[in-house]
Amino acid sequence: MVQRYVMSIDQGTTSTRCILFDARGRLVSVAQREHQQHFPRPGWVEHDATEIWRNVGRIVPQALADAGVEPAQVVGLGIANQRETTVLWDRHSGNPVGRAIVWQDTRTDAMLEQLAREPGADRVRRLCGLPLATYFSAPRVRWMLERTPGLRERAERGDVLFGTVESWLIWNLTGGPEGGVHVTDVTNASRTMLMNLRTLSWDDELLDFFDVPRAMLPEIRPSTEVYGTTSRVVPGIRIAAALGDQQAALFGQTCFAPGEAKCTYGTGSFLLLNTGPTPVLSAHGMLTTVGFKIGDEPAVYALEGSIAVTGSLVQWFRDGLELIGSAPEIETLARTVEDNGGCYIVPAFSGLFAPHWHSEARGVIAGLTSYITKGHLARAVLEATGWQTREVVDAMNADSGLALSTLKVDGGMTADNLLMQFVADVLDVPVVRPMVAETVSLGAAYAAGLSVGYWPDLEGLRRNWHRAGQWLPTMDPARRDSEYSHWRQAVELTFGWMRPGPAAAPPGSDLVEVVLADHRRIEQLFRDLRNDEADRPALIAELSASLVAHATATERIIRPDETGNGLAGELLAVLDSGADFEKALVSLENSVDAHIRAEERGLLNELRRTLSTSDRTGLGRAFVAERQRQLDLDCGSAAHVREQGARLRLS
Ligand SMILES: Nc1ncnc2c1ncn2[C@@H]1O[C@H](COP(=O)(O)OP(=O)(O)O)[C@@H](O)[C@H]1O
Ligand SMILES: O=P(O)(O)OC[C@H](O)CO
Repeated sequence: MVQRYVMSIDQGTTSTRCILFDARGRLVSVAQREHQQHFPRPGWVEHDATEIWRNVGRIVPQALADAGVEPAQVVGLGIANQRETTVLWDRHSGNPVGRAIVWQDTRTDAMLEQLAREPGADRVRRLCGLPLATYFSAPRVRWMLERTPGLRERAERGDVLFGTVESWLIWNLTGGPEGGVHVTDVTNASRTMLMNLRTLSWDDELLDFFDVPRAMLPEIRPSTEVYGTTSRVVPGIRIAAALGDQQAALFGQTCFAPGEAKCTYGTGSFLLLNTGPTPVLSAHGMLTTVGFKIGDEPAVYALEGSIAVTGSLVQWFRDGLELIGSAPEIETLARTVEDNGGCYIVPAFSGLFAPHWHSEARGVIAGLTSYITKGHLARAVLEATGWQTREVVDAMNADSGLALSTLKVDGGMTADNLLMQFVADVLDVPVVRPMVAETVSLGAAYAAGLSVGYWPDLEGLRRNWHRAGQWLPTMDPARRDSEYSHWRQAVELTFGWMRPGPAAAPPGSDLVEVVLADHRRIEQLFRDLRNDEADRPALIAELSASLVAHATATERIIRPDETGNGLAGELLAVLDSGADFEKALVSLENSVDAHIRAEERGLLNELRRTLSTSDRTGLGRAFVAERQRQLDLDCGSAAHVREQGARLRLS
């Protein structure tokens, strides 16, 4: 009998892989090619979409030839791809418009700051599940349309097309200018900021907000479906699935049920938790995203903690600092010392992603003394990945109300035993790795195989999952806590670097002045609310957001152990605004007033006395950044206040 295989293409940030799998999910052949990373300016990261397409043209025939497999033996192709990376191309020539702008690129930072102040900004996250951040595609499309003369008109006519990389590849594989199919799958579409998470279609309000013409967008389709048949590279293969690479890894790790999670350690690292058929909005900096959608079945959603820089920090250590010759050498070098020697590296190269979402942050090496050697730096590089995972897991646990009990891992960095042990240690849970480390490719193959009936159901796929490695926590809890608190201190140093004190910090970044300005604004809001002609709902929304953002920033930046008066109950009574609204408002105002007076007499005088000017400036920036982060998270909504409950304190 003729053997049949499934093919996957994993188009990643650094390379593209084509893998053939057999019916038991075993790897039959692999072909891979790296593509060039372009860094034309600080914070800018670009790829040449034509180079990526050319690489696909080489690795697909090579994977077939290496395995001695004919195209007719391939039942289907599944594509997984780096997400959010934005390609614009001419429908008639097939040529890309400039280079693709990569997910790590921060050039849209200033534009986003501007957009955050525009009407409708507060609705974006509820519609698409994502915060306004440089990470996603829509701001990049707008950036390109604004900066290339005549491009908007061509896009409006449908002469210029937009796609993330899977769209670009599917369009090319199915004929390009000669009848190429212009589609995307729901998981990739959920990373653009243009798709409504609930309807799974392009959303007019979001298109308006980002000023992106509908004519340039691909059609949104399920993750498993035959989109078309290849007519180029190797003709005659059905393209049967597409998924963003992190969703593909979720699928490859067989996290099919709610509550199942995985973390993929590559260029960046991405923790995804399956939350089932309803989107869950995060109150702790996680993204809400589509996990997968099998044919006509309802979509399965996920919460995601995205970390921008993990493996790429190792690459920087290798290529930028030239302290090692290859990535695995980082482990050898790190083992030359006992510990980090007091040194921490926070790699905010693209700002900080989850759970912080500080686009303006930039990296730091903290705790340097003359004792530090390159061995300590190597440890700090690996530990940065561990601590960033810990921050994301803490946030995920807080969102889901459950404590993660094991972490399934995959990706290139899981080859590093020292790192995997450190991750188990700082999370205090076992870390397990499956037999097939190429989980992204496997997930894409699983989806394609399901789509064409090569595999009958999810249960069969589950049986293919076998554990190959496990790391159990051994770290002393007291050490874990003290190291974590040093890490968090180092993280705070990165905040506000590119934007010292956003506009909301008059008259400077001094912590005391920032807090006082907040108090005056809050008092003014109460006064405005007494005016009969005021726009009450808008003022209440601003008051609630200001109070919660201020209270949370106070707790996180100034007084972590504070036990003060609960704010949530009184605030909720105002937000619910029933018949007793006036009474509730007076009661809230009295409490807030008492807090303000006490704080200005006590805490603020103490801060003036005890902190140096530079400490006050540093903390002031951190306070403003944390407050902004809370505002971006829609912290004043009744749902958030209810969820925070007793944790929300005023003094
Ligand atoms: N032994 C190792 N220790 C630490 N990092 C490693 C090791 N091997 C590879 N890496 C890192 O893992 C990344 C590659 O993983 P991979 O899963 O192929 O990434 P991607 O899919 O994002 O291209 C690189 O950034 C590399 O620096
Ligand atoms: O290509 P990777 O593995 O670095 O993954 C990139 C992510 O999809 C970015 O969101």
